[in-house]
Amino acid sequence: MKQLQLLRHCTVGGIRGFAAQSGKGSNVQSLKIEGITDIIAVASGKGGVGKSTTAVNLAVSLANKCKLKVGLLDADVYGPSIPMMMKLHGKPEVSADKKMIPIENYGVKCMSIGSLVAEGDALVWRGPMVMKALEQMTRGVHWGTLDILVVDMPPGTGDAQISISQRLQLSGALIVSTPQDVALMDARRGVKMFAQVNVPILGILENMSYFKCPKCTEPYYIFGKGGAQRTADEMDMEFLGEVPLETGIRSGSDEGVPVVISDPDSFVSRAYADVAQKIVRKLELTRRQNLGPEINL
Ligand SMILES: Nc1ncnc2c1ncn2[C@@H]1O[C@H](COP(=O)(O)OP(=O)(O)OP(=O)(O)O)[C@@H](O)[C@H]1O
Repeated sequence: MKQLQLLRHCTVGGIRGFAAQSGKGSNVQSLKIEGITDIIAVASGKGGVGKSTTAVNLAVSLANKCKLKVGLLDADVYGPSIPMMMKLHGKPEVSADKKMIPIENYGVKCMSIGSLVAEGDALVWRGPMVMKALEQMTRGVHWGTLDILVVDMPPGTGDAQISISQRLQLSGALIVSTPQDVALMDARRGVKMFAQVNVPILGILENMSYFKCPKCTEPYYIFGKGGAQRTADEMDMEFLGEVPLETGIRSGSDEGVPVVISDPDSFVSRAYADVAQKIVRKLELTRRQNLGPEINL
């Protein structure tokens, strides 16, 4: 039944039953979460390129279009914005066994690392604090059974990002960039960082690729458009598509109603659904490659 649903909505086969392979051989302590098939990172080299916006719209698309069980973990220690973007109110409840219960909205179970900090307090994370918080966000949460946990990473390529990638045993990472050279340069750094910790790149998405005002017939092309496609070609990664700069995306984020919910049949919502579909397909392929050739007995 599950497979049929996936075939219908995402045109790929079932994705259950395989272990994530990244981080294999490393001696870093894993925070693998029982019951979660794949953990994927949404990352960017540069801040402000639309990483959290992508994580939200991707997670909601995976849940609603692909009919998967999806979780969203806000690990952006520098600026957790998932609670606002997903309209999550209050703190997560704590169960009798002292584990936190994710807050669910739009069919996605959400947890934000920001909920560990009192509202209004400065977000000052030092050394092992990030890892302690990550442990609470993984082992200390009743995630239940999930097909995919989408992780909104902190922007950049420092120690925190490397440790999070290793500890979570990611199945793959999606890189978000705007078309500008400065953003793409940092996106390349991101790709290299994930290669260092043996995390497969699922592809790169060009966000704010061009501008199309609601009343214009022709889009306004932003200087450098297509840069992510060229970067993908040069670095031998999949180009996942382009999402234009649209006021509906920004207002949806601010109001806590992702555009894939408020306007599910719009051009941008279809673009996010397409990315979700590509991600599911890529995870399936990665898994098959990791399994090696089939043995017929
Ligand atoms: N395609 C888009 N069209 C219009 N606005 C967008 C688009 N993508 C993102 N934005 C807006 O840009 C701002 C930054 O986006 P977002 O918070 O997702 O970036 P980010 O990369 O996660 O930032 P950081 O990690 O540095 O906090 C937000 O106000 C968001 O609504």
